[in-house]
Amino acid sequence: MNILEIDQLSLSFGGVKALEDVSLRVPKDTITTIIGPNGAGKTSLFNCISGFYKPQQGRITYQGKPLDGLRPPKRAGLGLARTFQNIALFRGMTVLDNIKLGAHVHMKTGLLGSLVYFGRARREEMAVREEVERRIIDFLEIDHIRRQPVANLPYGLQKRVELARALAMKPEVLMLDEPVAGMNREEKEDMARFILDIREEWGITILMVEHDMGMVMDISDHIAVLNFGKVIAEGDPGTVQKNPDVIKAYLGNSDIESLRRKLNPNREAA
Ligand SMILES: Nc1ncnc2c1ncn2[C@@H]1O[C@H](COP(=O)(O)OP(=O)(O)OP(=O)(O)O)[C@@H](O)[C@H]1O
Repeated sequence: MNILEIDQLSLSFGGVKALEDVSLRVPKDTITTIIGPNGAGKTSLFNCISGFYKPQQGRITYQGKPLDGLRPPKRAGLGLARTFQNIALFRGMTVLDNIKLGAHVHMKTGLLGSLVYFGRARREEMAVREEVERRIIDFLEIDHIRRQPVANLPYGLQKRVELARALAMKPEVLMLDEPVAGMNREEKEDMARFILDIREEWGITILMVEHDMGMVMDISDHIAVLNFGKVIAEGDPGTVQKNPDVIKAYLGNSDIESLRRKLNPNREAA
């Protein structure tokens, strides 16, 4: 079953076609990754799915229902959580407070809501939230830094806090925009393990944009390749890395040997 379906999506900025007739399936319980050279349209596609960009054409269906017209917070509330290419945390706030903000998408808001929603039900909800936050903090091994301001943390830990906040949104689909960009090898390995565990232990479908081919080929079940706003290949890692169109798309900014290594991490290890 596909938890997310994108059909014939097109998005232009003036004369620039960021996405052209893009169709993509995200099967439930998979790690699906979108790859492609710089400027291929990956972030634009993410922005259309999370509702920040409005495509001129096409349809996005989530759990069998169209997302048309829904604003980003509404989509997040339905279970589409997201992290960003550049860390988007409140740097002056503590780790715990940043994580608590993630749960906010599910809070009842507004005066009327607050008036009718109090007492036992609210206390019960708070207890559930605290339990979820505790579980996330334990899982991501960030208990020791939970009272620290985010700004003081090394980059790899900040990325982990961003992941924690997205998990606090209780997502069905977790969208990760370049989760290991700028990380050292150890941080990347930790993040790859967390992503695999989120799929396995938490039953959350992962949709990821990532440039690190080693990690992409290692952990993805399904890969879609974008180039100049179009999907040029789709399939499992083995199929995609042999596809001549994919090799050609990456040739623009690589020599053939480093390209082969990029697309085939096992060969690099050998
Ligand atoms: N807000 C915007 N206004 C104008 N043009 C945009 C905007 N967002 C994206 N574009 C253009 O759309 C195209 C696709 O950009 P996008 O950022 O989606 O690519 P990408 O694959 O995510 O690239 P990268 O790997 O470098 O992050 C590019 O030509 C980009 O300049």
